[in-house]
Amino acid sequence: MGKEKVAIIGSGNWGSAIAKLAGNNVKKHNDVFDDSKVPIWVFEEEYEGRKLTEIINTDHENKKYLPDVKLPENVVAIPDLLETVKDATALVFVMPHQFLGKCLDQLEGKVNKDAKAITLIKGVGVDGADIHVFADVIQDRLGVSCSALSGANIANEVATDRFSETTIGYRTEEEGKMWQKLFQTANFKVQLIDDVAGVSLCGALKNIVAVAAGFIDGLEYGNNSKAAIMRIGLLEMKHFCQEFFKDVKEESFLQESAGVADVITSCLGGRNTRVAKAFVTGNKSFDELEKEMLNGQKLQGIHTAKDVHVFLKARDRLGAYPLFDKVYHISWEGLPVAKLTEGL
Ligand SMILES: NC(=O)c1ccc[n+]([C@@H]2O[C@H](COP(=O)([O-])OP(=O)(O)OC[C@H]3O[C@@H](n4cnc5c(N)ncnc54)[C@H](O)[C@@H]3O)[C@@H](O)[C@H]2O)c1
Ligand SMILES: O=P(O)(O)OC[C@H](O)CO
Repeated sequence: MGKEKVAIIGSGNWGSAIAKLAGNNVKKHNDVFDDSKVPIWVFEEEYEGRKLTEIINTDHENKKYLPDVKLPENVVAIPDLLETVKDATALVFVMPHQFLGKCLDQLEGKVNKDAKAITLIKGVGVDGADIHVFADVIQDRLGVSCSALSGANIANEVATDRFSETTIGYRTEEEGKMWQKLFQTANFKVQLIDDVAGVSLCGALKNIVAVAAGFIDGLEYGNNSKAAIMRIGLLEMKHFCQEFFKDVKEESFLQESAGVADVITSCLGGRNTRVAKAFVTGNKSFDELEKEMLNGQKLQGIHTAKDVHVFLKARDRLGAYPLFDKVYHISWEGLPVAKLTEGL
């Protein structure tokens, strides 16, 4: 069997951080991976008067989305999606979930049939009473086996080599080990578990909890309240998974980075929490705050709250998830934020 050719699809804050790890690891494991080039798809835009692809390929830094972090020189930015995945056998999906659908429209029927994929995207696909994790969506649309990676992973901390852990929910153990080689470093520990759905759902649902934690910060309710929100949020996450995805493993919530640890890190310092706090204190819409505070990076939590609301409403189960429901109503329907804890 030939060496795996990696392609990274997405080049935001997390996409760029993961490109750094992958670019270095293909050299370290060049018995497994082709180390000559790691193509990364860049949604082309101008930044400080230059094309972002040109900046990345010349300065070896994504100055817009991950400034001050050098990328290995084998990470090559490409503006054309199909050119990025040409010949690739190991596809890494890492873009804000809002853009996955359009990307799959372009890729359908165009990727190597022997390829494997992994998604690092945090979100869920909802269509009325149907819900799907993105690993299944990618697998079904592209006809390739797709695993999922998620964990307590603030991108800037991982990119600057501060000790972190993550979880891969694998499709097959062999694939899990291959992905582990691509991402693990001395300071980025990758655990493996046979639970694609559990890992994916933890990553998606914790973003709703992180928005609630930001509301608590904005209200200045203090640490007891925030801890309570994390606890209630984790229980709603677990309850949701066990109600709608029968095979998820309890370890994914309680023992893996993807579960409890990601709830903690996101609620302490993630973008969703920071922007939700500003929503309470700043009297501005989430759209305005995203633009002002995140320099092109994208919020996921309020959109996942809406997706989950649509799904739970269609299933007539809103009452069983009061925290998720409150986050939706505060974010999208003008419910006063002080109502967050009422009835929890
Ligand atoms: N940033 C983190 O700390 C972090 C950590 C773990 C997981 N994640 C997850 O990884 C995923 C990707 O997050 P990120 O931080 O890399 O992205 P990001 O929030 O930095 O988003 C910006 C990216 O979106 C792209 N983009 C903007 N408009 C677009 C369009 N119309 N079509 C396609 N792409 C467009 C930009 O080019 C840029 O690459 C998300 O699901 C996120 O929840 C993020
Ligand atoms: O900054 P957030 O809120 O998008 O969270 C980032 C990561 O998902 C934390 O693990």
